[in-house]
Amino acid sequence: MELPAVMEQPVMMEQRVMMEQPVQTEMWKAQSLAELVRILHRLFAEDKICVEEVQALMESYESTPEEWLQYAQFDQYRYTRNLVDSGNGKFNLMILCWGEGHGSSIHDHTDSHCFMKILQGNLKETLFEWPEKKGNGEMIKKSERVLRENQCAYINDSIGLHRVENISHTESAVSLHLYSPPFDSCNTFDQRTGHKHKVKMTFYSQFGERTHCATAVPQENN
Ligand SMILES: N[C@@H](CS(=O)O)C(=O)O
Ligand SMILES: [Fe+2]
Repeated sequence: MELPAVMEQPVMMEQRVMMEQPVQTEMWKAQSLAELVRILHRLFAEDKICVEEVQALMESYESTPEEWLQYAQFDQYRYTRNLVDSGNGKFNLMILCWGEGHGSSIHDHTDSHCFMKILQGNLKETLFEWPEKKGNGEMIKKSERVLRENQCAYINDSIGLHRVENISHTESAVSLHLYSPPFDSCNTFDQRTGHKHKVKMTFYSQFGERTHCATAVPQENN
C-alpha cells in the first residue's frame, strides 16, 4: 500500500527564535498581545508548565499600549483587576491598573503560579516571609525591588508573600498578571502582627466591559 505523501508543515504564526544565552534554549517571542495569549493557551494546555519559559515569553512581549488600553480601566481610590482572558480554565490573564500611590496588602497567591509583567510605569515589589503559625509580631521583610517596563516577575507561596506598590506620585502604572490555576480569594496579612484575613477578589472589568459588583463594599486586596 502506498503511504500518504508527507504533508508540508503549516507555517506557524508565532516565531520560535533562538536567544543567545549561556545555555542555548529555544524561546518564544510574542509579537503582540494577541499572539502572547495564543502561545499561553498552547503552553498551558500541557499538563506541566515550565516557569522560566512562561516568564521569558511574557518578557518577550514589548508593551504596546494600543493593544491593551481597552482593558486598562482605572479607579480613583484603589488598584483595579481587569480580566483579559480566562485561559480555557487553566489560567487567568488580567491587567492591573495602579494609580499614583496605590498598592496591595501583603498577600499570598492561593497555591498558584503568579507571573507579573510591567506594561507601563514602575512597581515596587516587597517580599515577606510567611509569619509563624502562632506568631504575633512584625512580619519579616526579605527583599524589595523595583520592576520596570517589560520586566516579568514570578512568585508562588513557597517563595513567600508580597506587597506591590506604585510609589510614584506623578505616574500611574499598568501590569499584566497571569495566575494558574485561577483563584478568586487569597489571604492578606497585617504587617505589624502577621495576622491573616481571607479576602475575595473581584474584577473591575471583564473582557473590556465594566463589571457590576453585587456587594456594596468592594472586598479587594488593597
Ligand atoms: N496578586 C494581586 C496583585 S499583586 O499585588 O501582585 C492580585 O491579584 O490582586
Ligand atoms: Fe500578588
